[in-house]
Amino acid sequence: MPGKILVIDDEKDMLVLITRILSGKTPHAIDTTDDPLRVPDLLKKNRYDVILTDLKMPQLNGIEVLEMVKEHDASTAVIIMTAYGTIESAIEATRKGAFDYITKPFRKERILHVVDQALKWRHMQKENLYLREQLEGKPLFPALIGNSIAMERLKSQIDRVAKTAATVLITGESGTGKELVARAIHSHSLRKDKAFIPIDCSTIPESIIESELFGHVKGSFTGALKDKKGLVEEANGGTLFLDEIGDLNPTMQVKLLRLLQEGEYKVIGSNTIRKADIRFIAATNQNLQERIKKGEFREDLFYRLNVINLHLPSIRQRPEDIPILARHFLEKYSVLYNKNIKGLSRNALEYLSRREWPGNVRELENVMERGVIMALGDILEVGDLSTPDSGSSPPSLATMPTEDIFSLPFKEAKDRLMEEFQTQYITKVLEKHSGNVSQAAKESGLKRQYLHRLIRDHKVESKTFRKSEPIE
Ligand SMILES: Nc1ncnc2c1ncn2[C@@H]1O[C@H](COP(=O)(O)OP(=O)(O)OP(=O)(O)O)[C@@H](O)[C@H]1O
Repeated sequence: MPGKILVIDDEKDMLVLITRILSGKTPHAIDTTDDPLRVPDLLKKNRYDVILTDLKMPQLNGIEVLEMVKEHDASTAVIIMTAYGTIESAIEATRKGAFDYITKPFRKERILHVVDQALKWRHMQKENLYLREQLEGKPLFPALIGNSIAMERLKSQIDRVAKTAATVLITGESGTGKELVARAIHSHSLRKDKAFIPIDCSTIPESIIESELFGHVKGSFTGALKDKKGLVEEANGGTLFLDEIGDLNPTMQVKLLRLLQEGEYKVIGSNTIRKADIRFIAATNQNLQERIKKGEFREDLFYRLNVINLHLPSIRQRPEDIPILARHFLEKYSVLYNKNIKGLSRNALEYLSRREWPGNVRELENVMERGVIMALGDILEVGDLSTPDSGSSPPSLATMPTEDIFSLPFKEAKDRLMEEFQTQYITKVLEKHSGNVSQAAKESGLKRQYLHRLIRDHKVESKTFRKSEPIE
């Protein structure tokens, strides 16, 4: 069973010897260090399955290393290496949670056996943790907020897809979380300890995208002043996320196809064929089938990318997630901006649920961020959230597309404008008077009963504008 292993010993010869023994048949990923003080940093950057540590080292002893590791991740197996003279301490270490100990000088078979056992134990720990998390209902993908049926289905798809090596095409409207999902797939895959490299094909100019992806050698074109490593090389062993894949130019489509099919590519200015071991995830908000029909996107590339398709629902398709998303962003930005905001008022929540979200979660996040910045009290109110161009109110007369209006029959155009005007007028005046119909009627010079009728006819909820108690 292959694993990620760290060997710590202040004697460099010992590190070489153990690495050689462990690099036999099983392809472990092995890190070594002769300085135990580097352990905290290494633990931050890597997830080790097994750590072999010497017991007696000048900077830090093996028991201290053990405690550090266990505090970081209790399911990492720690094996203590010790000379006969200190065997008592090694036994003590196993009481403190070490997996086992090995006495020096050791036989090759003994090391291989203990490491193998430790990896199996670690594997079981991970499986148990996974099952426990599922049983306890702990979210599998904590970064992906939403518990609507659509989101739950998506999370279960991600979970199944993550463990495979298959190429994934993520589709969905802008701001639905495509990059977030790509990251979730990577972080639940076997490549999670390797790099996740995103590249946005729509923002990188055509002239440099090849060099960005594949790199170049010095002097291969004007301006290539030194060798440049490409993102493909950086992603080797890990995941490459190709965002807005529909914008990739035809020449690059061919080169990408070769990389996908054969795992091969060439650095600009070099004739050597290089190999890459990469998991590909692509995303688009375009209809690629349409682009194929127009001859703008290669069909063979589409089929290579679309091995598994994950389609992300828009907010329209999961409005029940709006409250949980809003609360999530409220907490996030309250912490970020050092504000003590306890929750949203009922009106604010109604407002968020009522308005349209063409920019999906990204737009909701922006509105909440702005709201947190603007809020004066400890409860977020409607007034903190609405922006002049937010979709909450009907389009203003000034911004209505005139061609549309003038292409309608006169009466219909007049009715439409009248309808827009009345809804907008009522909304504004009620907003100004916090939903108090008598005061709003007085200011607008209308009879209270008439204003009531207009409110009913135009389906404006006057109570939405009332200052109310927080709901959380
Ligand atoms: N389900 C979600 N839970 C929490 N945050 C989310 C969710 N979906 C999206 N977001 C947030 O919304 C923002 C936009 O998400 P992301 O960039 O992944 O969208 P996208 O679909 O890739 O957008 P685009 O197509 O415009 O590139 C990010 O800040 C992301 O963290």
